[in-house]
Amino acid sequence: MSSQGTQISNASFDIAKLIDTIDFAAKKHSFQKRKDSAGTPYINHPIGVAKNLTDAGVYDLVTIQAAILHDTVEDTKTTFEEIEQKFGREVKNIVAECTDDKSLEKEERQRLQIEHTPHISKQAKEVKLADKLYNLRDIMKDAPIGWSKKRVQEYYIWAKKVTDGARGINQKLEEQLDDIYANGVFVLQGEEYKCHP
Ligand SMILES: Nc1nc2c(ncn2[C@@H]2O[C@H](COP(=O)(O)OP(=O)(O)O)[C@@H](OP(=O)(O)OP(=O)(O)O)[C@H]2O)c(=O)[nH]1
Ligand SMILES: [Mn+2]
Repeated sequence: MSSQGTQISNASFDIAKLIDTIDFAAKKHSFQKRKDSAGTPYINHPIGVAKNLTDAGVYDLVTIQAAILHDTVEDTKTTFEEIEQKFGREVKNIVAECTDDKSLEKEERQRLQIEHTPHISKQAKEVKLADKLYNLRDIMKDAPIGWSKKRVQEYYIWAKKVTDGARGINQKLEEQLDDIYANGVFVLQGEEYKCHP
């Protein structure tokens, strides 16, 4: 086969893997919706997290696959074994680094994210930054139903503590997050508030 043929074949293989990953996540999240008033399909979130990464220059396939799968174990019946068997150990490890233990109390889960993030892999840090970026923007567009001003602002304060532990690996993601922490606003019942008081 010509060298061009080999390149096309490698690219085709990567595209097939990517589509397989999106298909898997879409099926796993198919009964879930986001917490916004529009009832957005949940899969919009993992796809958007992956897009935050490619927009920031991250094209590593394993990282993109992990971004697409990052909430499957935490929020659906998917197991780490299933992910490892289908997508390999590298993808599974990144997903595991981004998965909260939902059997713990929320405050403990939040504390552990702050504590663990500085020690996770570079790829997991990238997914974490892209995940928080997506969620922070989502709240600015349309906060989850029932969230008060205090709850939104506490989320931003906590998110900053988590993302501060993942600095130094992707300037573009950091800049977008810092802009939100400095200037972001959200609207609640017609009133505009600063995200990060
Ligand atoms: N902003 C926003 N978030 C929504 C929405 N629908 C679902 N979520 C998910 O809810 C989580 C944030 O809500 P919380 O109340 O703080 O967390 P919890 O569901 O884990 O208890 C995020 O989980 P996560 O992605 O695992 O991230 P993390 O916040 O745990 O890091 C986010 O993806 C929505 O409409 N807007
Ligand atoms: Mn997420």
